Amino acid sequence: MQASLRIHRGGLMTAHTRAARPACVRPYVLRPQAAAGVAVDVPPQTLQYGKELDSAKAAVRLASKLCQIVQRQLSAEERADKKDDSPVTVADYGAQVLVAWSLQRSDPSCRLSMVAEEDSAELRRPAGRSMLERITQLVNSVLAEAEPGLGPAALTPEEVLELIDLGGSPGGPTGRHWVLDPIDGTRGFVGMRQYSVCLGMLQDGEVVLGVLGCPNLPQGPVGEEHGLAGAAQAAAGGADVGCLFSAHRGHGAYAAPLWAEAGAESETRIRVDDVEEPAGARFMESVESRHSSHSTTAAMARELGVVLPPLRMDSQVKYGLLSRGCASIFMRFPPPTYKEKIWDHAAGFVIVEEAGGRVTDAAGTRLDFSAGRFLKLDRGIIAAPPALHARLVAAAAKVAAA
Ligand SMILES: Nc1ncnc2c1ncn2[C@@H]1O[C@H](COP(=O)(O)O)[C@@H](O)[C@H]1OP(=O)(O)O
Ligand SMILES: [Mg+2]
Ligand SMILES: [Mg+2]
Ligand SMILES: [Mg+2]
Repeated sequence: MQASLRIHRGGLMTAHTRAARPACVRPYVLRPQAAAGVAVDVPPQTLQYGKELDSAKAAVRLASKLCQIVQRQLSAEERADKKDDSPVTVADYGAQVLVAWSLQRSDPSCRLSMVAEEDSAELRRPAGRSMLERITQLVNSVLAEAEPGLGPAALTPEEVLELIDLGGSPGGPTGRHWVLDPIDGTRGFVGMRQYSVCLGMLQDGEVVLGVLGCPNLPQGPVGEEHGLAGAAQAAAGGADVGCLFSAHRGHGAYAAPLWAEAGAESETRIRVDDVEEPAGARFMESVESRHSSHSTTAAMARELGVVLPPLRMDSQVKYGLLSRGCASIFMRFPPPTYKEKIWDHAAGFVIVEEAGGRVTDAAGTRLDFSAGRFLKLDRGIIAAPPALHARLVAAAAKVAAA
């Protein structure tokens, strides 16, 4: 226990005195190891950010475990409403703590720069004390299971607060910044539907790594029932539920079982379904119409000639499904006053691009993650394989002009 605390504190203290992080130039070899009888489609290759990718996957797996435990025992007092009326649960905070802890431990010599959704303000108030204690207990129980050497009380409540606040980086166009949404789709999480743990890495303004942990997502075909009753389907689905999507810029996108032992997972290379004809395309959108206008996407579908009904899913699982060809289009049209955050798209963006798709705003401009914590967007987001994407951007212009 003490050793882990010293590493953590040492890492934080050293970091305050260090200048910009040196670029990582260590070559690293990805070693896919097939589970018995499972073919893998990943050639050994040298990855510039291979060590960081492994750390990101381990962090997302750890956080996903905490989320799964909490969703199974979710109760009303473990949920608070934020000023923007979106919910936050002990799992949002706990997942942010575990990702920060895990990434910081994998590189204790530099202070982590992380752009993450949650901050500790509510938990530092007297009214937040019991929630803080519950988060600390949860985080420690997941750590004790994953790392028995740490003992039962690896982190104190004060350390939990410090780890949450590592997520307060402004991001920006230079250097390295991790980008985290500890639970994307908290409404889906609370509603026992889909959600995802989303971690990206920005290097000099470009998203170079992305990992999505999707605890309730089946590894096989996905239908509407998985969007609306994801947790129940997951509980019934056993070992075939739980997906980990990942991508390294320039090296493709991959899917793996989420709950595989580290080093034993079988990764499969994934590609978008490059359908060109709208009649064969299925589009995805939010379950929540207050997050994305269902009437705008319906108008887009009519304009383009999409005939299949939408597949409604919470969170960035939609980017994962697009990347593995389960649907061909993802559209998101939030209310005009809503400002999109980089953590809601960074991981999914690089995974879709590496799977051969395009992710832009409604005017066709590629998303830019270099401008701080927010994205500047024209109307909304359109993600699809290239041919269909071009037609969608044209349709968006017509719908806007109508
Ligand atoms: N009022 C809102 N309008 C649009 N998006 C919102 C709003 N409130 C929260 N969100 C965010 O929308 C995303 C979920 O979209 P979807 O409906 O497709 O799952 C999440 O990032 C969610 O944040 P959070 O990360 O807190 O869940
Ligand atoms: Mg939120
Ligand atoms: Mg989110
Ligand atoms: Mg969130």
